[in-house]
Amino acid sequence: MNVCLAPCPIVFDLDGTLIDSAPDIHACVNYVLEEHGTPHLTLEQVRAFIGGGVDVLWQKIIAAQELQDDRKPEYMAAFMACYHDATQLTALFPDVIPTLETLADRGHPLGICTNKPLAVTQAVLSHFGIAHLFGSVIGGDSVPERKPHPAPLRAAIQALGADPRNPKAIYVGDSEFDAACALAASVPFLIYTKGYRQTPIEELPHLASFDDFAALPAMIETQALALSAH
Ligand SMILES: O=C(O)COP(=O)(O)O
Ligand SMILES: [Mg+2]
Repeated sequence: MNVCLAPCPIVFDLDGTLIDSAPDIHACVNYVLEEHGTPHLTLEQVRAFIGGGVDVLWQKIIAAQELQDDRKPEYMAAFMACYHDATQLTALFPDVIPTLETLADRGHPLGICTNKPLAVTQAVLSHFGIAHLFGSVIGGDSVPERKPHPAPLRAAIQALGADPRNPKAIYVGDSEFDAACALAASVPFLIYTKGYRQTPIEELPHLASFDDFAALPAMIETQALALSAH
């Protein structure tokens, strides 16, 4: 039987991994563009810009729409006024809640490491009633660095009571930012294939991939067993 011998800290990315938040981000982006008399972006365009946090999102929008770079703080402030509690169009990916509950019941400490601002992250976790499942939540403004820098992931692991330099933790994410962050932090990385990744999966460093959250607990136990054997 696949039983994890020791509790293994498991840290999750948020946008494109646990939640499909692109429709809310898209709506807030277009609200700001409309206010500034600029053409809208499609959902697909905005989805492709998610992963690096709000600052990177607006860098990409400004480049795509040929907007004035020096107005970025203004765009971002207007965006945050819409985005700070945006949950209406956001959905959990299928089977996320039972999977998180299974992992928590098995004793794995769970954390979040996202580039989404912390206040928005907390609003989303409360909205879906899953905040209590996470022992650590690191947002895009919780530490000075953002993914792909390893510092936020290390902070999330450390806040779960584990040694941040101990690779006996697992990171679960969806994007180029997550894969590079996990690699830099020397943390094994599992990638969800239905998120916002733009790069072919075989080009991203990862231990294993999954397209169904129902399959994740068994995959985690296998990886956690392998980790605890080292
Ligand atoms: O807000 C973003 O751009 C990315 O958020 P994520 O790190 O949860 O994918
Ligand atoms: Mg993501």
